[in-house]
Amino acid sequence: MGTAAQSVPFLKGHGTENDFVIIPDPDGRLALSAAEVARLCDRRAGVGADGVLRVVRSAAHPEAVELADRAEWFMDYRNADGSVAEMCGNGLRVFARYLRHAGLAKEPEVAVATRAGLRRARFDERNADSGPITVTMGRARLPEGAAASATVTVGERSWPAHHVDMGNPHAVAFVDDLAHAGRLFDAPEVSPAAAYPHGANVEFVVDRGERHVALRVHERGSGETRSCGTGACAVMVAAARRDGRDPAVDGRPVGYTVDVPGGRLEITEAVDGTVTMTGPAVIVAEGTLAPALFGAAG
Ligand SMILES: N[C@@H](CCC[C@H](N)C(=O)O)C(=O)O
Repeated sequence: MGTAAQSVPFLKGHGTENDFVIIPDPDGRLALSAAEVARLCDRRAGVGADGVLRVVRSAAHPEAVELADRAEWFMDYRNADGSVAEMCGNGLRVFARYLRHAGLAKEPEVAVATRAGLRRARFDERNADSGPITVTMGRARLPEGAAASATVTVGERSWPAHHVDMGNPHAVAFVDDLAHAGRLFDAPEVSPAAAYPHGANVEFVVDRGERHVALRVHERGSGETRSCGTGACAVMVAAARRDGRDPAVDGRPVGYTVDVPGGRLEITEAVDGTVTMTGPAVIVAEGTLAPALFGAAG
């Protein structure tokens, strides 16, 4: 955004401990470089977060202008390393919480433009300001043929993985024990790499009970996080198919509870394939970013 940067207001929020720096930029004036995003997300030299949510009017952003008549706001999501991602499920709830907090979403439901298309967030009817938020996550896409499955490897262990696309790419591996994924400092190997030309978020999943699973995740561009909303939805759909449940075939919706290291998400797939996710979203701080965080690295 340039070396002559002024002080920039920000907020910090999280959804099941997947945390974000929120930057209100209604007129789309802050073109954040990858290096600037990475500096903001640095947990020692910056604010610290798994990603950045820039809040831009859809009409002011070239990637969202087509949705401007249906969603006033565009969620410009960036991973902690500065890379751009198509979608962020926990980020979507936190984005909606910010809109509410800032008085920009007064109705029970708000539409949000994302790179994966139009999404909706519905506030809790009894506690719109701090209760759980339900978001629509679109339909899961399960690629067929060679891209349908992959192998995930960590150290000496390998697992078959299911390819689920929630607007962004996921490799879902059912494992016997979440500890088998190790410390996850490095990205798990996913092969064949050609199945994921743009990289993958990798979920490790164990069963907890009837329609109840738990996961750990290594996110593309952010490393291991305490939660991933799109990942939890990918896991829900992969678990349902594994369990022989498909709402389009069965004629009834299916719901799973997905535990993540940072909390719990409730996820449903409707007969038309639309996935919805319910979970918390919290604003924890507001402040001003120092100009030193922007421009050439210091
Ligand atoms: N934490 C997010 C997913 C963020 C994007 C992901 N790292 C990617 O690169 O696709 C979520 O809650 O969905």
